[in-house]
Formats: sequence, C-alpha cells, structure tokens
Amino acid sequence: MALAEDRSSYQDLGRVALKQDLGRVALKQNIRKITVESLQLEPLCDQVVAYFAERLISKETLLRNSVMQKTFGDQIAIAFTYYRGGALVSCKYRDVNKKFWQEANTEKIFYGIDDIEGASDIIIVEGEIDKLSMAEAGIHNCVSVPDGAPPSVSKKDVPSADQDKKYQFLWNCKNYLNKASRIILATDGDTPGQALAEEIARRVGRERCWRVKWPKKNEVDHFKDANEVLMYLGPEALKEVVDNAELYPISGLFNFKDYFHEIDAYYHKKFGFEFGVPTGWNSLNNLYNVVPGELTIVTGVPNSGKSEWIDALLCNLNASVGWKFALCSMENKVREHGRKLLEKHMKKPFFVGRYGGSVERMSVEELEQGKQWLDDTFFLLRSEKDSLPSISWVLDLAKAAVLRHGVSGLVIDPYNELDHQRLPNQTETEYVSQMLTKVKRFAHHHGCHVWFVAHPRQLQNWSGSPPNMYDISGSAHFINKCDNGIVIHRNRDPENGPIDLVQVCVRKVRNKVAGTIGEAYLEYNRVTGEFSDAAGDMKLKKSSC
Ligand SMILES: Nc1ncnc2c1ncn2[C@@H]1O[C@H](COP(=O)(O)OP(=O)(O)OP(=O)(O)O)[C@@H](O)[C@H]1O
Repeated sequence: MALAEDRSSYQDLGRVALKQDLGRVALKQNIRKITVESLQLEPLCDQVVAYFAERLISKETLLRNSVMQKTFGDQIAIAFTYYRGGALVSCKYRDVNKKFWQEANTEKIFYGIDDIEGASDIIIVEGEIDKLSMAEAGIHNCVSVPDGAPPSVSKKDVPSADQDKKYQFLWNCKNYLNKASRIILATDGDTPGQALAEEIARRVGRERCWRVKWPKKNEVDHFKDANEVLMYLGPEALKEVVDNAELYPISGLFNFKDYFHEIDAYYHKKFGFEFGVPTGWNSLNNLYNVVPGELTIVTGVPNSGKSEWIDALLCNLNASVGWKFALCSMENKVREHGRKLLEKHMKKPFFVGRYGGSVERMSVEELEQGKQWLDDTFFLLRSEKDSLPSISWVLDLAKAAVLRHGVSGLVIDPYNELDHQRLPNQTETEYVSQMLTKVKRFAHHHGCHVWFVAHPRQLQNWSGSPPNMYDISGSAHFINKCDNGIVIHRNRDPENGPIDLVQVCVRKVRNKVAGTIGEAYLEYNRVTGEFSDAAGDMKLKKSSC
C-alpha cells in the first residue's frame, strides 16, 4: 500500500474539513457518539505496520496512540483515532491514494489531546505522523492539529470563538491549552506551516509561544518536519530540536541578541563615522562631530550667522568625506545661496568691490568648475507654489534625494518658514513634538543628518549674549528632542572682545561618542564667507555659553 504523504492531500483535507465544518455548523447539536465497534475499526495489519516502520514509527508507538485501520471494500485505510478523556470522539482516515477524511458529525479537537492533560509544555505539530514521530523520540506532551495548515496567514482579525470555524479545534481544547505555560510550535518549515504557527500564536497568545528551528538538510534546505528529522537524524536529534526551541517572535518586542550583529559592527567600526565626521574646525573636534542619522537644532539671534555657518560646515564635510546635501532654505534666493556656497568652495569672492574689496574675483573658468560642483553636491527642495511647504512635503522630497542622489544631510532653514497647520485642539508644544518625531524618524531611517534652524522667540531686554536653547520660539521640545543643540552667536560688544568673533555654543550632545557641551571660537571671513579657527587664544571676556 503506497501511503506517502504530500501537501496536496492536506489541501484535500482542508477542503473536506471545510465541507465538514459547514456541515457541523448545521448539525452543531448533532455530534455523534462513536466507538471502535460502531466504526468497525480493526487492529493494524502487518502491511500498515511496515508502512510506519519505513517512517521509523514503531508498532509500540502505534499501539500506544491507538492507531487502527478500517476496510472500505477492497481497500484499507489508516484510522487515526481521536480520544478525549479516554473516549473516542472522532476518527480521521487516510487511504492508499493519500486522501484524508474525517468521520462525519464528530468533534474537531487536537489529535492526542489526552497526552497534554495537565502538561505545562505543549508541543503542537501539523500532522498525525509528526505527533507519532515525537512519541517515538519519547516526547508525549504533543498534539497535532486535525486539518493541516492554511496556505497563508489570514489578513483579517481573529474572529470570535463561535465564528472561528477553521480553528474550532483550538477553542474546543482551550481548557487544555490554558493550563500550559509554554506552547512550542513545531509546524512544518514551509510557508503553510509558518502560517499555521502564526494562526495558532495569534489565538493562544504569542507571549507563551516558542517555535522550533528545523535543522539544515544541506547548504540550502532545512528538514521540514518532525518525521523527516526522526528519519534522517534520529530521535535524539528530534529531542534536541524541541529542547532548543526559541521564543516565538512578537512584532515590536526584541532581545538585544537581535542587534548583536549591529553592536559588533559598531565595535569594529564597520558603519563608518562612528565618532561622527569632524566639522573641519579643530576647536570643535571634542565638542561636535556630525553623526549620520542625528538631528542638530541650530539657533541664534537674527543675523548671527547661522545659515552661513551651516553652509560652511557642509562645504567642509563635502571636502573631507564627499557628502552631498538636500537644502530646504526658504529664505535664500537660489542665485544668492549659490553665490555664498561658491565663494566658500572657491575661496574667492563672487564680485569685486563692496564686501570683496580688492581681492581677486573668481574667474569664469572657476565659476564653471564651481557650478559643476554645486550641481553634484546640493539638491534643492523648493516649493513652486505660493503656499509654504509642510514638513511632510520636505521629508518626502528629502527621502527622494536620499534614494536618488545619495545625500547624507538635510538642511531645513528655518522652522518658521514651514507651513505649521495644527490640528484643532493641538497645542504648539504638541505639534512641535510630533513634527520633530517625524524629522528624527526620517534622519534615523535614512542615516541622514538633519540640521534644523529655529529662531529664538523675541527676547525682551536682550543683553547681547547668546540665547538659550529653551528660548526657541514654539517649544522646549526643540532642545528636548534634538540629538545636538547649537547656538551660533557673533559678538557685537567691543568691550567683550573682537567684534564679529563667532561663538559656537554646543549646548546639547546626546551621544557622548560624538562630543560634549562647550564652546569654540571661529573667525568669519567677510570676503569669502569662510569660517576658520580663531587665532591663538582669541575669545570673549564674558561668555554665556
Ligand atoms: N561673524 C560674522 N561677522 C560679520 N558678518 C557676519 C558674520 N556672520 C554672518 N555675517 C553676515 O550676516 C548676514 C546674515 O548671516 P546669516 O544669514 O548666516 O544669519 P542668520 O543667523 O542665518 O540670519 P537669520 O536669523 O536672519 O536667518 C550675512 O550677510 C553674513 O555675511
């Protein structure tokens, strides 16, 4: 008798079972009482015992699990008897053509349910032969689902118990399952098997589920179920598979172990820029380095040089590590922004006279060279409509710039030029918090550093000293939520030190690997817009950083 197992027979079973289930709904009150005699079940003949022996399932195990047979005309079918509390409640047949069917009007329960009575660990497999294979390895606290596996996980929510027709067997056996502290899912390793595990886990509670990892068969494939492991690796190996079951994953709940590869890569500095990229100014080396995926808030009173300093920083980063940037600079005309960037890059003024004085102007050839550099390095996010752009609009385009052009940094300058339509009843503080969460997610997800310029609120009786990060108009969330907080300040008090000396106040650094709070002094070159480390010990007498 050829009784080899295959998936199609399980699918047949699914169809048969579905028909039977539909039948069962109609006949809910009509569950038959059955006995071995009423079903005319017979003890196993040698032929069937030999069939199981080929699968390394012994006669002893077959007898222990009351596997029987039944004659239909000139055909013999295997009869898997379903007992509950010692009483026969259902029977499933399997014939020579690998077809399955279940006794009509009988209960849907797990196969082997009496074996898990009071067990704190329960193993669930996908077929009767897997249950018998576990028994062969001495693992008796195991049950099999009665109807095989679904093709995929249902996209719908789990229905209520009375509507959950396909998994009625689970609800019928819930008292047995409720007592278990661990439910080990040992369904097949293929897609339907995984789908079955998920369907069970979502019904019994993922938190107490574990799953087995089927061992490798060769370089590419894994053994697919308990019987294969028993046949090819033996009972000890099957026990080991169950002993080494791992926690069933819960979406959103992780172990550190899930991230060890990242921690190792970090330790061995495989990400690149672990300490951040130096700004190009020695005085800032210990204070502020640019880490991919972080958010830096830059503030300062109007005209303090925030935009100029960020532009100079981008030029330095491009020169040192070749980064490219997306620019959302709403206050700058493109030609003016282009001029400022070109001057910093070419280290020459764009014009003669006025701010350029008598310094030689960049040549036409240099302009052409510089234009090419501008085009390769910066990508402009500009709203062509009259209305102000929203933060989602900016982040969507920045994402396109990351994916299309490989940009590593985004500048949003300034916050108040974005459209900030708040939901009714939403406070500005709540709004800023949510907006910064979006910005940080973008930065983190794309490994893109974001510089966000925000103005301080109008300061009454301003003393001329650098503003506080908590003075940023809108919300304390700017300082609370950013990774780095920087105030750019230029001195306008001759009593206090050189006029226009630039103070870079690093007020917050979340990541101690990248820097620390403190201040540095830079000089601004009005002709080229470049910043350089302040000469010698040039600093302000009174510093409020
Ligand atoms: N340290 C400095 N010394 C002299 N002039 C400077 C200095 N820093 C910036 N400037 C000049 O100040 C002007 C404003 O600079 P920038 O646009 O960078 O300031 P900002 O802080 O971004 O201003 P706002 O808050 O108005 O956007 C520019 O013309 C720039 O050349």
